[in-house]
Amino acid sequence: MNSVTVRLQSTVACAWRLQTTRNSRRIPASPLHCHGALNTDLPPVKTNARYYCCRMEQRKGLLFRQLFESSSSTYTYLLADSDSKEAVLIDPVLETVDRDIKLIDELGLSLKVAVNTHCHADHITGTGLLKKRLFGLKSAISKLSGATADILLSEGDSITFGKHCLTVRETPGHTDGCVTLVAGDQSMAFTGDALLIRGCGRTDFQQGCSKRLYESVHGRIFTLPDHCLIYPAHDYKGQTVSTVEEEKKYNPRLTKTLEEFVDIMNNLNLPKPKKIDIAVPANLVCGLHDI
Ligand SMILES: N[C@@H](CCC(=O)N[C@@H](CSS)C(=O)NCC(=O)O)C(=O)O
Repeated sequence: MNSVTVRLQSTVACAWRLQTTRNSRRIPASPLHCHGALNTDLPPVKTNARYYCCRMEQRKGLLFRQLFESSSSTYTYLLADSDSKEAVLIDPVLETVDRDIKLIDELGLSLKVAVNTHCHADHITGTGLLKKRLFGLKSAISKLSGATADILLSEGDSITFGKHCLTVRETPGHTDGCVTLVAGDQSMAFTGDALLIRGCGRTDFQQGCSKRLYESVHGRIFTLPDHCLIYPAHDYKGQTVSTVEEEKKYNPRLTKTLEEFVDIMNNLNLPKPKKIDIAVPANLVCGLHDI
């Protein structure tokens, strides 16, 4: 099969993927592009449509920053389209709002959406304060979280920024409203507290359920491509990123059977997060409670 044939097949595959997402909600209204046009400057593509889209996306420019808040060991992720400058911030933390706004300003970005992967129990989200300081910013969280926000997300929704997008996969178990945000080309997944690197979110408070968490991770995250990068909401050991393949092989909890997993989760005996009693009520109202 020659390279032109492969490229045409890839383009058809991209067009098909666009059709399948046509009926799902896209937020905001800007169109989701899958870079269907052929670019004859590219070297021959030897892989499938998904790799083709990924390569095109990288070349078209996705700005990406992993940011850390040390008191809660939380990762905040900034993603932006380098051409349009539209940006999305995932899991901002109250304590690091100044840092995040400075970076957004320095990079000349326009922050469209601040999205929380769930109603966090260990820190107060920065979303509410960011909304007060950045005109036009919209907050987003899962509808199933029970929290208030401008955008209530459901399975299959897409958050678009320029030509890029994040698609919502509901991954309950740590809480009812946990979602994983998957990049349009499935090269990256922001798993919140559902899947941590060599770990997972605890299931002993809020609406925690270890069986649901196991099913979410196996059914909605481990079904992503092996090369998909895993970016969690926390890490307590200095790790920054993993892949689906690595977690399927080496995650000490999720490589076990469901029964073994439930037993592990029932015996974690972790102390309660120190801020849980202020963080949960605050995060149910976008972090604006009492500030
Ligand atoms: N010590 C921290 C809380 C640590 C903690 O419980 N982390 C959660 C995610 S934040 S609710 C978790 O699920 N951990 C899983 C694990 O195996 O560690 C604090 O006091 O805030």
